[in-house]
Amino acid sequence: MSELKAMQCEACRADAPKVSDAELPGLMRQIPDWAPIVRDGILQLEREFKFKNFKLAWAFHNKVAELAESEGHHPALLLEWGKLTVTWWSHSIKGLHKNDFICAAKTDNLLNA
Ligand SMILES: C[C@H](O)[C@H](O)[C@H]1CNC2=NC(N)=NC(=O)C2=N1
Repeated sequence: MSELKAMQCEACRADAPKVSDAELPGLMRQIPDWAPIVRDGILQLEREFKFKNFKLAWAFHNKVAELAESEGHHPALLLEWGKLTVTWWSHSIKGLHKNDFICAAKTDNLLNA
């Protein structure tokens, strides 16, 4: 499988396929710092990023927001002092699509940008 971070999100329609139980472990191995969580009955990917202060967390928040706009896929972002919590899922299918794994991998990559 090609690297998630090198892939591009595709338009995610209501009839797009959710990631299957069989695909999940292989995809999770590529984003080991992310946790699969269930919130409001919806499977999501979540990671907390820690920073030394608010301004650094805020700057990373803005980078993730730029990524979201360029991919046309949007996360929940919780900005706090020294911390940004990023949560990816696909609203249209109320679950996880390949797009969410691509965006999680690209979010990780922003740390080195
Ligand atoms: C029309 C537009 O492409 C859609 O509403 C996109 C926008 N961003 C999105 N982001 C996420 N996370 N899930 C979606 O289903 C979604 N849909």
